[in-house]
Amino acid sequence: MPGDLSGYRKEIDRIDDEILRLLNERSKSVIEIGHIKKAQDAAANLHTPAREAAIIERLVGQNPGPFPSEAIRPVYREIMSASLSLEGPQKVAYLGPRATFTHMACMQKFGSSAQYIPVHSIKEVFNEVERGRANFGVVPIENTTEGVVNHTLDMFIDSNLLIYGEVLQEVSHHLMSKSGVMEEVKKICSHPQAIAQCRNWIETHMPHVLVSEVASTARAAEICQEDVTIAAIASELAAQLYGLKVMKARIEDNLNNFTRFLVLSQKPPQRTGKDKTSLMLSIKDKVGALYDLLRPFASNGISMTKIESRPSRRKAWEYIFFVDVEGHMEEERVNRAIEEIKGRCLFMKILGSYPAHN
Ligand SMILES: C=C(O[C@@H]1C=C(C(=O)O)C=C[C@H]1O)C(=O)O
Repeated sequence: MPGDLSGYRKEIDRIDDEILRLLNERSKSVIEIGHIKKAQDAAANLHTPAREAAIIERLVGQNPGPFPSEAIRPVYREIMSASLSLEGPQKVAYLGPRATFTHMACMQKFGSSAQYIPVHSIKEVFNEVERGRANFGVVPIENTTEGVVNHTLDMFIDSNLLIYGEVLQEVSHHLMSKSGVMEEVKKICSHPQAIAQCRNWIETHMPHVLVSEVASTARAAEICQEDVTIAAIASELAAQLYGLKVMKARIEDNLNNFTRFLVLSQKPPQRTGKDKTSLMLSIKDKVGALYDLLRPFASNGISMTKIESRPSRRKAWEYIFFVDVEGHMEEERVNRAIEEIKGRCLFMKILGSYPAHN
């Protein structure tokens, strides 16, 4: 009945007024905390992922419903992103272009109020953060199907930046167009990698449509804006940013495709109790040297979650190892293992202790 509707809408308006009042109240406290952080260290990172994760975890844990618990994270992600922007822009450099999975990983971590700086290469992301033009940088480090991003590993050899956090982003491709009408599509555009990842779907469902490679999935989305006969294979974010309609979601052949990204910063994050530590080290070329070198982790009860090797580029057959372990470098057992290992290798660099993705 219309009467009922207006009664509930009135109630919703009243609640929204209250939510808005509370959001402003909350913002005032965020501003105060920002002042305190800046008074302690003028160049402090205001963004504190550990605190943000704790807030979300606490709320999800006590949510009585019916508001869906999965929605708490994105809602709070935006509330915290917007509040933080009151303290000045949080500048985040990432491997562009816009609307790629790196951009999506950035949004997941920093929300839409951060100031994003898309750059053309992984090296430029490091540069922006090293020169202080960005507070944070976001780069891909490994993908479940493509493996490790060697270029990112190599950058750590000469850079003094620290790992501030990690983000896991699902790589999921969608078919989209301006009108959203499948029958109108005569051509599909995308980046060669995205096309390759959706090959089976295209051959099964649209075998007679022309497939054209372009420089990026974002470029494909841009082209679609002008022509309803062109569809793009791109991210959900691309559909949003370029005003396109998703005709078919998740058309990738392998549904378990994730990319892990690293957040870079000049400063370390706070310890959380659920952290991991990344190290880089090199050893003398000797049989059994790697085993001897890594033994202190096992003997101190620390589990190693990853090891990658790269040529050192300094001397033939000399390798650099990238190692991830569970725990924080300030923990006694981690510190002890690191000290023992330090004495056994040619060189070691701690790339950072940071909150493990949850
Ligand atoms: C307010 C703070 O600063 C930032 C804003 C937060 C928020 O809006 O709750 C949480 C963590 C920080 O990223 C804080 O550190 O508590």
